[in-house]
Amino acid sequence: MMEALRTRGLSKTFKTKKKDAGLAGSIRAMWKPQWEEKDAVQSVDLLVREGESVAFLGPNGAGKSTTIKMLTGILHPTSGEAEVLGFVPWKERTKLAYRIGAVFGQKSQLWYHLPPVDTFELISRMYELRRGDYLERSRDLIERFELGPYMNTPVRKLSLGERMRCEIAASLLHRPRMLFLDEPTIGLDAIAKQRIRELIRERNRSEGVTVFLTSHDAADVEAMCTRAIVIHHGGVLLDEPVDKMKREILSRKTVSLTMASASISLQLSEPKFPGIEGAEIIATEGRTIKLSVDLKRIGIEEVLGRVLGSMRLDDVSVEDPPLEEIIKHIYGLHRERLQEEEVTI
Ligand SMILES: Nc1ncnc2c1ncn2[C@@H]1O[C@H](COP(=O)(O)OP(=O)(O)OP(=O)(O)O)[C@@H](O)[C@H]1O
Repeated sequence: MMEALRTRGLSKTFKTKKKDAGLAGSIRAMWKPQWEEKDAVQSVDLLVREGESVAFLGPNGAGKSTTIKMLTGILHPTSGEAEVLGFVPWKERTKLAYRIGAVFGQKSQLWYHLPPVDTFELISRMYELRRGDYLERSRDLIERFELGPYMNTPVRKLSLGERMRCEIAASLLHRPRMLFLDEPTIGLDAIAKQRIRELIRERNRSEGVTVFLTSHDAADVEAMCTRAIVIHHGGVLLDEPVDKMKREILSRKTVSLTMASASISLQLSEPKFPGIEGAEIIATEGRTIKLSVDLKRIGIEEVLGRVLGSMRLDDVSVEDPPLEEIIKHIYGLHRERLQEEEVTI
């Protein structure tokens, strides 16, 4: 398979002016600026082949967005190399733009006051699409993404889910070979998320579009990606098939227990609560305790049975762990290997 993306030692250090609080601080910073350096991305090596669908994961501040900005040519790296579809992104940004699509969940590329139909037209001019091609392509995308009812409504009046569908369709108008998606489902409700996931997966399968996405939602990764790359403090920590990662996810559940008020003191005075092998406390908030249960060691029924035997509860919920938890768990699992390789996390 052809290479879609390769980086070697890709790094970005941000230099920012340090400023103390208040007016005096601002004046001091202007008079005698002190610089602070922040290593956002540290020596990232990546190889993605055409047609792959890759999740690029890591906790807040791990450097995911900064990496995507370098790969799409928005930011210049401090050091290192990258090639995306044969182009050096920050040197050949325009050429690359004809071949990639980019969607940033937090930032719209649609004109806020215009209906999507006008933005689609503008995009077709920007990319110099042939009229016939453009009309056929936009008709196809409008149908697949079910955008018909919204095409003439100003974007500002659309729901977030409708807008995101328009965003992704707009990013596909010029038939990009690769799609960068930075948190494409952020803020959406469950149904809207599901639709976005199906649409992206379908583009990957039917058109072979290479997908590179970041998300904080484990279900996004499961639904859209076959491979997961986890970065931490910039460097690549883990790179493995999502199936393998899923086995980790499926072997753990998060159980939230909301206690009847009379039981609170019991919980707080017993740090090892509930003293069950295979269940550990990951958070407490008011009367609610969150447990991470390792299903390889203990069943949910047994945990609940033992909890109910010792206290009164108002509410219980059982969920898949949030992605941040899974990643933390992965860090734990890999700590030994990392120490052997003398990598600190
Ligand atoms: N323009 C900038 N100037 C200075 N520091 C920056 C800038 N952009 C990002 N950073 C810092 O670089 C680090 C990495 O940020 P980045 O946005 O790439 O992380 P992320 O993995 O995408 O996080 P999140 O999941 O929260 O979006 C953070 O500590 C951030 O504060």
